[in-house]
Amino acid sequence: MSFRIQPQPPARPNRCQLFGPGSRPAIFEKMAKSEADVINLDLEDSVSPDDKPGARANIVQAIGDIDWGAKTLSVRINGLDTPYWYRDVIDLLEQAGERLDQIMIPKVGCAADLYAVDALVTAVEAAKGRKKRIAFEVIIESAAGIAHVQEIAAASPRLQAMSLGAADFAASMGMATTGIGGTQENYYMLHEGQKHWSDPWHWAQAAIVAACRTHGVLPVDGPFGDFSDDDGFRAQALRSATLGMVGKWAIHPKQVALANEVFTPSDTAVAEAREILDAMEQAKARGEGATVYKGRLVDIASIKQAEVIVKQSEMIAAR
Ligand SMILES: CC(C)(COP(=O)(O)OP(=O)(O)OC[C@H]1O[C@@H](n2cnc3c(N)ncnc32)[C@H](O)[C@@H]1OP(=O)(O)O)[C@@H](O)C(=O)NCCC(=O)NCCSC(=O)C[C@H](O)C(=O)O
Ligand SMILES: [Mg+2]
Repeated sequence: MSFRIQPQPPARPNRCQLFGPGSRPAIFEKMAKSEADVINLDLEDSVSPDDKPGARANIVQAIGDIDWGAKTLSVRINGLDTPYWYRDVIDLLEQAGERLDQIMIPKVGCAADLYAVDALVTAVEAAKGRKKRIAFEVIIESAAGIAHVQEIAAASPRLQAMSLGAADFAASMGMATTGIGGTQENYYMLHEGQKHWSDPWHWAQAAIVAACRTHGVLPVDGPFGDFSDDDGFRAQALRSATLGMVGKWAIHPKQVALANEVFTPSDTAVAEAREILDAMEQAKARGEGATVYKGRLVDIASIKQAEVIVKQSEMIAAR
Protein backbone atom coordinates (compact mmCIF):
# COMPACT_ATOMS: atom_id res chain seq x y z
CA MET A 1 0.00 0.00 0.00
CA SER A 2 1.48 3.28 -1.09
CA PHE A 3 1.33 6.31 1.21
CA ARG A 4 0.34 8.38 -1.80
CA ILE A 5 -3.35 9.12 -2.15
CA GLN A 6 -4.85 8.03 -5.46
CA PRO A 7 -5.62 11.21 -7.46
CA GLN A 8 -9.22 11.90 -8.46
CA PRO A 9 -10.00 12.14 -12.19
CA PRO A 10 -11.70 15.29 -13.52
CA ALA A 11 -15.17 15.62 -11.96
CA ARG A 12 -17.19 15.78 -15.15
CA PRO A 13 -19.55 13.30 -16.81
CA ASN A 14 -17.97 11.32 -19.66
CA ARG A 15 -20.57 8.60 -20.24
CA CYS A 16 -20.71 9.01 -24.00
CA GLN A 17 -18.36 10.57 -26.56
CA LEU A 18 -20.19 11.16 -29.87
CA PHE A 19 -17.97 11.27 -32.97
CA GLY A 20 -18.60 12.96 -36.28
CA PRO A 21 -16.33 13.67 -39.25
CA GLY A 22 -15.14 17.27 -39.52
CA SER A 23 -15.87 17.02 -43.24
CA ARG A 24 -19.61 16.57 -42.51
CA PRO A 25 -20.73 19.88 -40.98
CA ALA A 26 -24.40 19.09 -41.65
CA ILE A 27 -24.44 16.81 -38.58
CA PHE A 28 -22.69 19.21 -36.14
CA GLU A 29 -25.95 20.80 -34.90
CA LYS A 30 -27.40 17.31 -34.38
CA MET A 31 -24.32 16.34 -32.38
CA ALA A 32 -24.69 19.47 -30.24
CA LYS A 33 -28.34 18.62 -29.51
CA SER A 34 -27.57 15.01 -28.60
CA GLU A 35 -27.43 13.68 -25.05
CA ALA A 36 -23.70 12.89 -25.30
CA ASP A 37 -21.49 14.34 -22.55
CA VAL A 38 -18.52 14.76 -24.91
CA ILE A 39 -18.45 15.74 -28.60
CA ASN A 40 -15.50 14.60 -30.72
CA LEU A 41 -15.21 16.46 -34.01
CA ASP A 42 -12.84 14.39 -36.09
CA LEU A 43 -9.93 15.49 -38.26
CA GLU A 44 -8.32 12.05 -38.33
CA ASP A 45 -9.42 8.77 -39.85
CA SER A 46 -13.00 9.65 -40.81
CA VAL A 47 -11.67 12.52 -42.97
CA SER A 48 -9.91 11.81 -46.27
CA PRO A 49 -6.55 13.54 -46.92
CA ASP A 50 -8.01 15.91 -49.52
CA ASP A 51 -10.72 16.99 -47.09
CA LYS A 52 -8.40 17.84 -44.16
CA PRO A 53 -8.12 21.61 -44.85
CA GLY A 54 -11.88 21.94 -45.36
CA ALA A 55 -12.61 19.90 -42.22
CA ARG A 56 -10.31 22.15 -40.16
CA ALA A 57 -12.14 25.23 -41.42
CA ASN A 58 -15.57 23.65 -40.72
CA ILE A 59 -14.55 22.81 -37.16
CA VAL A 60 -13.02 26.22 -36.41
CA GLN A 61 -16.24 27.85 -37.62
CA ALA A 62 -18.56 25.46 -35.75
CA ILE A 63 -16.70 25.82 -32.44
CA GLY A 64 -17.71 29.48 -32.40
CA ASP A 65 -21.08 29.32 -34.14
CA ILE A 66 -22.85 26.37 -32.51
CA ASP A 67 -24.28 26.29 -29.00
CA TRP A 68 -22.56 23.24 -27.51
CA GLY A 69 -24.30 23.64 -24.15
CA ALA A 70 -22.48 22.12 -21.19
CA LYS A 71 -20.78 19.42 -23.25
CA THR A 72 -17.04 18.84 -23.29
CA LEU A 73 -16.00 19.87 -26.80
CA SER A 74 -13.04 17.94 -28.18
CA VAL A 75 -11.34 17.74 -31.58
CA ARG A 76 -9.39 14.67 -32.67
CA ILE A 77 -6.23 15.78 -34.45
CA ASN A 78 -4.21 13.59 -36.80
CA GLY A 79 -1.51 11.25 -35.54
CA LEU A 80 2.07 12.35 -35.01
CA ASP A 81 3.13 10.00 -37.82
CA THR A 82 1.29 12.18 -40.37
CA PRO A 83 2.07 15.54 -42.00
CA TYR A 84 -1.29 16.93 -40.81
CA TRP A 85 -1.14 17.13 -37.00
CA TYR A 86 0.87 20.33 -36.52
CA ARG A 87 -1.44 22.27 -38.85
CA ASP A 88 -4.45 20.84 -36.95
CA VAL A 89 -3.07 22.17 -33.67
CA ILE A 90 -2.01 25.55 -35.03
CA ASP A 91 -5.28 26.25 -36.87
CA LEU A 92 -7.38 25.17 -33.89
CA LEU A 93 -5.42 27.14 -31.31
CA GLU A 94 -4.89 30.21 -33.49
CA GLN A 95 -8.35 30.41 -35.05
CA ALA A 96 -10.92 28.61 -32.89
CA GLY A 97 -12.63 30.39 -30.02
CA GLU A 98 -12.28 29.73 -26.31
CA ARG A 99 -15.22 27.27 -26.39
CA LEU A 100 -12.84 24.47 -27.42
CA ASP A 101 -12.14 22.33 -24.35
CA GLN A 102 -9.93 19.48 -25.43
CA ILE A 103 -7.70 17.96 -28.10
CA MET A 104 -7.74 14.21 -28.66
CA ILE A 105 -4.37 12.77 -29.69
CA PRO A 106 -4.69 9.45 -31.53
CA LYS A 107 -2.20 6.56 -31.73
CA VAL A 108 0.01 7.75 -28.87
CA GLY A 109 2.95 5.39 -28.41
CA CYS A 110 5.00 7.00 -25.64
CA ALA A 111 5.05 9.90 -23.19
CA ALA A 112 7.13 12.02 -25.60
CA ASP A 113 4.17 12.14 -28.02
CA LEU A 114 2.24 14.16 -25.43
CA TYR A 115 5.32 16.25 -24.67
CA ALA A 116 5.56 17.24 -28.35
CA VAL A 117 1.90 18.26 -28.62
CA ASP A 118 2.06 19.97 -25.20
CA ALA A 119 5.06 22.05 -26.34
CA LEU A 120 3.27 23.23 -29.48
CA VAL A 121 -0.04 23.89 -27.70
CA THR A 122 1.71 25.78 -24.88
CA ALA A 123 3.57 27.99 -27.37
CA VAL A 124 0.46 28.84 -29.41
CA GLU A 125 -1.64 29.45 -26.28
CA ALA A 126 0.97 31.91 -25.01
CA ALA A 127 1.45 33.61 -28.38
CA LYS A 128 -2.30 34.09 -28.88
CA GLY A 129 -3.03 34.96 -25.25
CA ARG A 130 -5.62 32.19 -24.94
CA LYS A 131 -7.24 32.22 -21.52
CA LYS A 132 -8.48 28.66 -21.28
CA ARG A 133 -5.86 25.94 -21.02
CA ILE A 134 -6.68 23.20 -23.52
CA ALA A 135 -7.03 19.70 -22.04
CA PHE A 136 -5.81 16.51 -23.72
CA GLU A 137 -7.32 13.09 -24.21
CA VAL A 138 -5.45 10.22 -25.86
CA ILE A 139 -6.28 7.00 -27.65
CA ILE A 140 -4.37 3.83 -26.83
CA GLU A 141 -4.56 1.96 -30.12
CA SER A 142 -1.18 0.41 -30.81
CA ALA A 143 1.18 -2.17 -29.38
CA ALA A 144 3.51 0.67 -28.32
CA GLY A 145 0.63 2.54 -26.69
CA ILE A 146 -0.41 -0.35 -24.50
CA ALA A 147 3.23 -1.25 -23.72
CA HIS A 148 3.83 2.33 -22.47
CA VAL A 149 0.37 2.98 -21.05
CA GLN A 150 1.63 3.90 -17.57
CA GLU A 151 4.11 6.54 -18.76
CA ILE A 152 1.49 7.95 -21.15
CA ALA A 153 -1.05 8.30 -18.32
CA ALA A 154 1.56 10.26 -16.33
CA ALA A 155 2.84 12.32 -19.27
CA SER A 156 1.02 15.66 -19.06
CA PRO A 157 -0.98 17.63 -16.49
CA ARG A 158 -3.29 18.47 -19.41
CA LEU A 159 -4.33 14.81 -19.78
CA GLN A 160 -7.93 14.18 -18.69
CA ALA A 161 -9.06 11.01 -20.49
CA MET A 162 -7.72 7.91 -22.23
CA SER A 163 -9.67 5.67 -24.62
CA LEU A 164 -9.06 2.23 -26.10
CA GLY A 165 -9.28 2.38 -29.91
CA ALA A 166 -10.19 -1.18 -30.72
CA ALA A 167 -9.85 -0.96 -34.51
CA ASP A 168 -6.31 0.39 -34.77
CA PHE A 169 -5.33 -1.59 -31.68
CA ALA A 170 -6.38 -4.85 -33.34
CA ALA A 171 -4.49 -3.91 -36.50
CA SER A 172 -1.32 -2.92 -34.64
CA MET A 173 -1.38 -6.10 -32.55
CA GLY A 174 -1.90 -8.25 -35.66
CA MET A 175 -5.14 -9.60 -34.22
CA ALA A 176 -6.99 -11.95 -36.58
CA THR A 177 -10.20 -9.89 -36.75
CA THR A 178 -11.82 -7.06 -38.65
CA GLY A 179 -14.37 -6.49 -35.84
CA ILE A 180 -14.28 -3.24 -33.83
CA GLY A 181 -14.86 -4.37 -30.23
CA GLY A 182 -17.25 -7.03 -29.00
CA THR A 183 -17.24 -10.81 -29.09
CA GLN A 184 -14.79 -12.41 -31.50
CA GLU A 185 -15.99 -15.71 -32.93
CA ASN A 186 -12.62 -17.47 -32.67
CA TYR A 187 -11.71 -16.32 -29.15
CA TYR A 188 -13.15 -19.15 -27.08
CA MET A 189 -12.24 -21.87 -24.59
CA LEU A 190 -13.51 -25.42 -25.00
CA HIS A 191 -14.93 -27.22 -21.98
CA GLU A 192 -16.50 -30.65 -22.40
CA GLY A 193 -17.14 -29.87 -26.04
CA GLN A 194 -18.88 -26.56 -25.32
CA LYS A 195 -17.51 -23.21 -26.52
CA HIS A 196 -17.17 -20.44 -23.92
CA TRP A 197 -16.40 -17.08 -25.44
CA SER A 198 -13.80 -14.91 -23.78
CA ASP A 199 -13.06 -11.20 -24.10
CA PRO A 200 -9.94 -10.33 -26.14
CA TRP A 201 -10.19 -6.62 -25.19
CA HIS A 202 -10.25 -7.29 -21.46
CA TRP A 203 -6.53 -7.20 -20.73
CA ALA A 204 -5.96 -3.94 -22.61
CA GLN A 205 -8.96 -2.34 -20.91
CA ALA A 206 -7.73 -3.45 -17.48
CA ALA A 207 -4.25 -2.03 -18.21
CA ILE A 208 -5.81 1.30 -19.28
CA VAL A 209 -8.03 1.46 -16.19
CA ALA A 210 -5.06 0.76 -13.87
CA ALA A 211 -2.89 3.42 -15.56
CA CYS A 212 -5.71 5.97 -15.51
CA ARG A 213 -6.67 5.35 -11.91
CA THR A 214 -3.03 5.64 -10.83
CA HIS A 215 -2.72 9.08 -12.43
CA GLY A 216 -6.20 10.61 -12.08
CA VAL A 217 -7.27 10.20 -15.71
CA LEU A 218 -10.74 9.11 -16.97
CA PRO A 219 -10.64 5.63 -18.59
CA VAL A 220 -13.00 5.34 -21.58
CA ASP A 221 -14.02 2.49 -23.86
CA GLY A 222 -13.73 3.34 -27.56
CA PRO A 223 -15.87 2.43 -30.55
CA PHE A 224 -18.21 -0.50 -31.11
CA GLY A 225 -18.34 -0.75 -34.87
CA ASP A 226 -21.56 -2.67 -35.55
CA PHE A 227 -24.12 0.04 -34.82
CA SER A 228 -26.97 -2.29 -35.79
CA ASP A 229 -26.13 -4.52 -32.80
CA ASP A 230 -27.57 -2.81 -29.70
CA ASP A 231 -27.25 -5.90 -27.51
CA GLY A 232 -23.61 -6.32 -28.50
CA PHE A 233 -22.90 -2.66 -27.69
CA ARG A 234 -24.68 -2.97 -24.33
CA ALA A 235 -22.77 -6.13 -23.41
CA GLN A 236 -19.42 -4.54 -24.30
CA ALA A 237 -20.30 -1.36 -22.37
CA LEU A 238 -21.43 -3.33 -19.31
CA ARG A 239 -18.10 -5.18 -19.24
CA SER A 240 -16.22 -1.88 -19.54
CA ALA A 241 -18.26 -0.28 -16.74
CA THR A 242 -17.68 -3.32 -14.53
CA LEU A 243 -13.91 -2.97 -15.09
CA GLY A 244 -13.95 0.71 -14.04
CA MET A 245 -14.33 2.60 -17.30
CA VAL A 246 -16.53 5.70 -17.10
CA GLY A 247 -17.96 5.83 -20.61
CA LYS A 248 -17.89 4.73 -24.23
CA TRP A 249 -17.75 6.25 -27.70
CA ALA A 250 -20.77 6.46 -30.01
CA ILE A 251 -19.98 6.30 -33.73
CA HIS A 252 -23.69 6.63 -34.56
CA PRO A 253 -26.29 8.72 -32.71
CA LYS A 254 -28.32 5.64 -31.77
CA GLN A 255 -25.46 4.47 -29.53
CA VAL A 256 -25.68 7.59 -27.30
CA ALA A 257 -28.71 6.43 -25.30
CA LEU A 258 -27.18 2.95 -24.90
CA ALA A 259 -23.96 4.37 -23.44
CA ASN A 260 -25.81 6.77 -21.15
CA GLU A 261 -28.02 3.93 -19.92
CA VAL A 262 -25.04 1.74 -18.99
CA PHE A 263 -22.80 4.46 -17.50
CA THR A 264 -25.50 6.18 -15.44
CA PRO A 265 -25.82 4.34 -12.13
CA SER A 266 -29.38 2.96 -11.84
CA ASP A 267 -31.71 4.20 -9.09
CA THR A 268 -31.48 0.74 -7.51
CA ALA A 269 -27.67 0.81 -7.52
CA VAL A 270 -27.62 4.31 -5.98
CA ALA A 271 -30.21 3.35 -3.33
CA GLU A 272 -28.19 0.24 -2.43
CA ALA A 273 -24.96 2.25 -2.24
CA ARG A 274 -26.64 4.74 0.13
CA GLU A 275 -27.93 1.88 2.27
CA ILE A 276 -24.40 0.48 2.52
CA LEU A 277 -23.11 3.89 3.60
CA ASP A 278 -25.90 4.06 6.24
CA ALA A 279 -25.12 0.53 7.45
CA MET A 280 -21.46 1.44 7.82
CA GLU A 281 -22.31 4.68 9.67
CA GLN A 282 -24.29 2.60 12.16
CA ALA A 283 -21.45 0.05 12.41
CA LYS A 284 -18.99 2.89 13.07
CA ALA A 285 -21.24 4.24 15.86
CA ARG A 286 -21.08 0.76 17.44
CA GLY A 287 -17.29 0.80 17.16
CA GLU A 288 -17.27 -1.84 14.38
CA GLY A 289 -15.28 -1.69 11.14
CA ALA A 290 -17.41 -4.31 9.40
CA THR A 291 -21.03 -5.36 9.37
CA VAL A 292 -23.57 -7.42 7.46
CA TYR A 293 -25.76 -5.92 4.71
CA LYS A 294 -28.33 -8.17 2.98
CA GLY A 295 -26.44 -11.24 4.18
CA ARG A 296 -23.03 -10.16 2.92
CA LEU A 297 -19.93 -8.58 4.44
CA VAL A 298 -19.48 -4.84 4.08
CA ASP A 299 -16.48 -3.02 5.53
CA ILE A 300 -14.40 0.13 5.08
CA ALA A 301 -13.57 -0.82 1.46
CA SER A 302 -17.32 -1.09 0.80
CA ILE A 303 -17.66 2.57 1.79
CA LYS A 304 -15.24 3.51 -1.00
CA GLN A 305 -17.07 1.27 -3.49
CA ALA A 306 -20.44 2.78 -2.55
CA GLU A 307 -19.03 6.31 -2.72
CA VAL A 308 -17.93 5.73 -6.34
CA ILE A 309 -21.55 5.04 -7.31
CA VAL A 310 -23.07 7.87 -5.25
CA LYS A 311 -20.50 10.43 -6.49
CA GLN A 312 -21.05 9.37 -10.11
CA SER A 313 -24.83 9.82 -9.81
CA GLU A 314 -24.47 13.19 -8.04
CA MET A 315 -22.06 14.44 -10.73
CA ILE A 316 -24.48 13.42 -13.51
CA ALA A 317 -27.43 15.03 -11.70
CA ALA A 318 -25.45 18.27 -11.32
CA ARG A 319 -24.57 18.55 -15.03
C1 LIG B 1 -21.65 5.88 -39.42
C2 LIG B 1 -22.18 7.08 -40.15
C3 LIG B 1 -21.39 7.29 -41.46
C4 LIG B 1 -23.64 6.84 -40.48
O1 LIG B 1 -24.18 8.02 -41.06
P1 LIG B 1 -25.57 7.99 -41.83
O2 LIG B 1 -25.48 7.05 -43.00
O3 LIG B 1 -25.98 9.41 -42.11
O4 LIG B 1 -26.51 7.35 -40.72
P2 LIG B 1 -28.07 7.37 -40.62
O5 LIG B 1 -28.70 7.57 -41.95
O6 LIG B 1 -28.46 6.17 -39.86
O7 LIG B 1 -28.33 8.67 -39.73
C5 LIG B 1 -29.53 8.87 -39.02
C6 LIG B 1 -29.62 10.33 -38.59
O8 LIG B 1 -28.54 10.64 -37.71
C7 LIG B 1 -27.72 11.68 -38.27
N1 LIG B 1 -26.33 11.33 -37.95
C8 LIG B 1 -25.54 10.43 -38.54
N2 LIG B 1 -24.35 10.35 -37.94
C9 LIG B 1 -24.41 11.24 -36.93
C10 LIG B 1 -23.47 11.61 -35.92
N3 LIG B 1 -22.25 11.06 -35.86
N4 LIG B 1 -23.87 12.52 -35.02
C11 LIG B 1 -25.10 13.09 -35.07
N5 LIG B 1 -26.01 12.77 -35.98
C12 LIG B 1 -25.67 11.88 -36.91
C13 LIG B 1 -28.01 11.65 -39.76
O9 LIG B 1 -27.74 12.93 -40.33
C14 LIG B 1 -29.49 11.31 -39.75
O10 LIG B 1 -30.20 12.48 -39.37
P3 LIG B 1 -31.69 12.76 -39.95
O11 LIG B 1 -31.58 12.70 -41.46
O12 LIG B 1 -32.01 14.13 -39.43
O13 LIG B 1 -32.55 11.68 -39.38
C15 LIG B 1 -22.09 8.36 -39.28
O14 LIG B 1 -22.86 8.16 -38.13
C16 LIG B 1 -20.71 8.77 -38.91
O15 LIG B 1 -20.04 9.43 -39.68
N6 LIG B 1 -20.28 8.41 -37.70
C17 LIG B 1 -19.01 8.85 -37.12
C18 LIG B 1 -17.83 8.19 -37.79
C19 LIG B 1 -16.56 8.63 -37.13
O16 LIG B 1 -16.43 9.74 -36.68
N7 LIG B 1 -15.61 7.71 -37.02
C20 LIG B 1 -14.40 7.97 -36.29
C21 LIG B 1 -14.45 7.40 -34.91
S1 LIG B 1 -14.22 5.64 -34.82
C22 LIG B 1 -12.52 5.44 -35.12
O17 LIG B 1 -11.88 6.32 -35.56
C23 LIG B 1 -11.86 4.13 -34.81
C24 LIG B 1 -10.86 4.27 -33.66
O18 LIG B 1 -9.91 5.25 -33.86
C25 LIG B 1 -10.18 2.95 -33.48
O19 LIG B 1 -9.04 2.79 -33.94
O20 LIG B 1 -10.83 2.07 -32.90
MG1 LIG C 1 -8.07 4.65 -34.54
